[in-house]
Amino acid sequence: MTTFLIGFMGSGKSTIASLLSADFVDMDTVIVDKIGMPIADFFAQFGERRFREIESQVLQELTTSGRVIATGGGVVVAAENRRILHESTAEVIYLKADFSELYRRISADRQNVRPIFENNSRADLQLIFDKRVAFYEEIASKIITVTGKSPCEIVKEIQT
Ligand SMILES: Nc1ncnc2c1ncn2[C@@H]1O[C@H](COP(=O)(O)OP(=O)(O)O)[C@@H](O)[C@H]1O
Ligand SMILES: O=C(O)C1=C[C@@H](OP(=O)(O)O)[C@@H](O)[C@H](O)C1
Ligand SMILES: [Mg+2]
Repeated sequence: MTTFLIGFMGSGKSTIASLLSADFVDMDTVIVDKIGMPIADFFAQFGERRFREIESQVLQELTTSGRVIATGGGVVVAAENRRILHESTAEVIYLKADFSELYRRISADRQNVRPIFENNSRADLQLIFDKRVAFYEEIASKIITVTGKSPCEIVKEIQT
């Protein structure tokens, strides 16, 4: 069975996917391999729209992979992606956290430059979050609250 982890930037999709399965796929890593440059550089050179097109192609290819997949936080922006995720037989797990915790985590995570974070004020980011939350909830087959929980606790909760 394919398992998709969805949720806003910083919710732990990449971290939790790597702990759930040695054979996990991080969509961002697949995209970086395809485009041959960091995501932030690609946004600057080609724009978000082109990134979203590639993201959709990668999503399509992975739906029946049978693997654990960490999506990018913006995968729900395209209606077509939401349809694919909603209609697939895959498990879609939403890692739910409150905005202030996510903001703290992504501000501190200097190893991963996220253009959506770098290019928006905190207030704009909050608006993006509010809009996306409705999408995550709409397509999730399971919701795990991750605020205040360790990665280990979250993995255990998913596995029970
Ligand atoms: N449960 C957690 N508690 C505290 N920090 C976490 C937790 N999960 C992930 N993090 C940290 O938050 C940051 C973002 O995690 P990441 O897995 O990259 O999230 P995402 O892929 O959803 O953007 C990283 O610095 C990571 O170590
Ligand atoms: O929220 C977004 O639009 C994005 C989230 C990132 O992934 P994470 O959610 O893993 O940080 C990455 O796909 C890209 O920077 C765009
Ligand atoms: Mg990630």
